[in-house]
Amino acid sequence: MIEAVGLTKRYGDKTAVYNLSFQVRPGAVTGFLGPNGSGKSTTMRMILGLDNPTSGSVTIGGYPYRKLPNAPRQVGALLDAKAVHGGRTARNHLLSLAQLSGIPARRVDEVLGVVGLQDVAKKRSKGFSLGMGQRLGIAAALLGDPQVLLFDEPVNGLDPEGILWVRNLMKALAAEGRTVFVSSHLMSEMALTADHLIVIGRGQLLADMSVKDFISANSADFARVRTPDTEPQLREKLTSALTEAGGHVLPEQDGALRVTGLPLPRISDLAHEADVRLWELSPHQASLEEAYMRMTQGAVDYRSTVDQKAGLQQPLPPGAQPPMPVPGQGQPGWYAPPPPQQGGQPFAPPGGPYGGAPADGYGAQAAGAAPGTANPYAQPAAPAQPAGQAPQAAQPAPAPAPAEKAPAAAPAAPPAPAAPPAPQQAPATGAAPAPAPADPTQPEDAR
Ligand SMILES: Nc1ncnc2c1ncn2[C@@H]1O[C@H](COP(=O)(O)OP(=O)(O)OP(=O)(O)O)[C@@H](O)[C@H]1O
Repeated sequence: MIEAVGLTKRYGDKTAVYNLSFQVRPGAVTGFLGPNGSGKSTTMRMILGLDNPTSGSVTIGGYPYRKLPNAPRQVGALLDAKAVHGGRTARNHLLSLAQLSGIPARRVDEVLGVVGLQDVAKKRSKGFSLGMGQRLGIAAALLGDPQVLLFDEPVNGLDPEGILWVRNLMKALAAEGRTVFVSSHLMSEMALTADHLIVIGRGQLLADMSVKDFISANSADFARVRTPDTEPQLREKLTSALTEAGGHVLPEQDGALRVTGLPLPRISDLAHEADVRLWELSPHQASLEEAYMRMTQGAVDYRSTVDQKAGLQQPLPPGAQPPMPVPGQGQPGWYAPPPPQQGGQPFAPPGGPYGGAPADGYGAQAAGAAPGTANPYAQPAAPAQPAGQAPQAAQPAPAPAPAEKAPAAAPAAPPAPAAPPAPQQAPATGAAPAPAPADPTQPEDAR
């Protein structure tokens, strides 16, 4: 079990993690969610003894990582897939890690088979695609056959087949009774992978609950209502009637209306009373991704000036204060569910125009495992990369070994943001947010 108590990390006047307390239990996949810069990697580095907490503590099986007996056999981690000596072959990279930790060489071939890299085991990792690099990092994490595993964004750069493989791998590892702690930006992915969720925003705990509880606590019902496209005045008329009756109405991109706060029969009656014909009246539930976005929207450090989330938020009544996040419960659900974007995809998934996942063509396969070794995580072999096709863009090769095996070589942290904290509320127009007053989601000392 991993246990954090009052974990706080400050870099100068920047508070990266503030007073985090949580437990990550064995036998389950625990998703660690938060927007960019929310403190996930910092927390993982503290768990692995790569950073010292400013205050508070974190232990694995009751010990701080650095005091853990035979740590590489007990804890495996993927923090930064690029932390590989690019001049080394995949096999030699793993072999050097194995030798440092007294792990037999045959285990290297086992894990190469588990992650599906056996065919490129003798290739230098600097020619690896992002997805291949992720697989190599996962292989390194599995080397010591550890009971506790930490993965920082393990699906980064993986194609859909690779994502499915990682999902099944995490579940299989947890089913064996291991502690599996996985960070991600993607609620949708975590909903499919994790049993339990820890959500942070600006270094603070927003939620610590089972996926099931998260769904029931955060999924909001809404109705989609559509009036005849040919008569826009009916849409206006219905909007007024629904608003007067206490409903909250948001336009959807296809011309329909998203209504919250009124049951479907009432919407139907109001439309009838207003003499408005309906082409659609259907019940819906906001997706988990939407719930997560609502929970963390006040804690986003980096926001596009054309923000998809702008317009998702109801304006506060005059004089009202934005709600404080309640540790363990998340931010009160005071926002209306956001309207989906075109094509029914509320928020761009990876592989979309801004997050394309390269098809790396490397599937894990049991065939590569050493004789006599069962390979519970392997997936059927994926089609090989076409002959003659150059590997994906080479990775830079900064560090000589994965950070989890060499605490002295902590992966470089992203630079501290220069911008002021994002405001709690984005303007409905989608314009760039104006500088905000003191942010209540920030720790007192970080405002
Ligand atoms: N070494 C450091 N020096 C100064 N600031 C740091 C350092 N490491 C992290 N930070 C800052 O601490 C905050 C948390 O960063 P961290 O990398 O832990 O977030 P994250 O949730 O992992 O983000 P991402 O999802 O983008 O990787 C950020 O504002 C970051 O800029």
